[in-house]
Amino acid sequence: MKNFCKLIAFTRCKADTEAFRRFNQRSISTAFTSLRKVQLKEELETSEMSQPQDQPEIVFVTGNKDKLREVTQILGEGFPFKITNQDIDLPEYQGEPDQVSRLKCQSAYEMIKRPVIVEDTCLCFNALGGLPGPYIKWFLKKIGSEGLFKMLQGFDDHSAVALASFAYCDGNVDEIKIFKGMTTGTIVKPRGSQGFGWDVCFQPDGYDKTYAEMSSDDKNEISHRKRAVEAMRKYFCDNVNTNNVS
Ligand SMILES: O=c1nc[nH]c2c1ncn2[C@H]1C[C@H](O)[C@@H](COP(=O)(O)OP(=O)(O)OP(=O)(O)O)O1
Ligand SMILES: [Mg+2]
Repeated sequence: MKNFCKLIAFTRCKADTEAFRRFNQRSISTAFTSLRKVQLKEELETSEMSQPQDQPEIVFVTGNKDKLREVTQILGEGFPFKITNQDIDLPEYQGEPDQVSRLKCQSAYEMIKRPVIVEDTCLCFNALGGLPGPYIKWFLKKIGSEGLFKMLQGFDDHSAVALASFAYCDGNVDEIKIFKGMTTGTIVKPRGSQGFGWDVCFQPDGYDKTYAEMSSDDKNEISHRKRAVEAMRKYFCDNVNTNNVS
């Protein structure tokens, strides 16, 4: 049986080689074009996050693949809209978390002109009156998770709040809806290898593991993002007539 399979594979390979030899330059380029079309179709299908096709669509605008992965995992099947993704690096605004999410959503809507959601994540240190908060991205980029831990060494209070704020715009930029989720915790010396961003130095209250020492399922059970997504799910399930969107 094994030899028979080998023979079939060899014959197919040989046949392919013969067929390939017969290609002239034009057939090769046609073959590449078809291949690219198939690839583009596959990319589109993956970006549609394999949800049913007949649902109205909301575009999640984020340039962060890890956020997208977590939101997809948390949403699972029970959401009345098809969520697609546009990978756009939106401006990083200044201000209070709600204001930052609102501005980000407005700018996403202006680019896409279709119903959109965005999410902004803050990591707020209580000893620093809530900073870095929405500026955590730059702190992380410049000093890393070890630096975040060291920043609090001069303080007794190492407590922090992880905050996710989703903002949804259905077309009316004066009526952007915000959905928030928070998880309280402590900033610790980096530990763990799962997750992303500052997961290594955030240990949620009631756990002896950092986010980065948890499986993604465990993080998704208790995370700031999970709580915000659940608030958003509740709003869409309770209030929105799916015929009005898209
Ligand atoms: O669950 C998380 N666990 C650890 N780190 C996290 C998490 N969620 C966001 N992060 C990081 C990514 C970025 O360094 C900063 C938030 O900045 P933020 O502007 O919201 O995200 P981003 O610019 O990466 O993506 P986006 O295109 O959606 O704005 O915290
Ligand atoms: Mg950002």
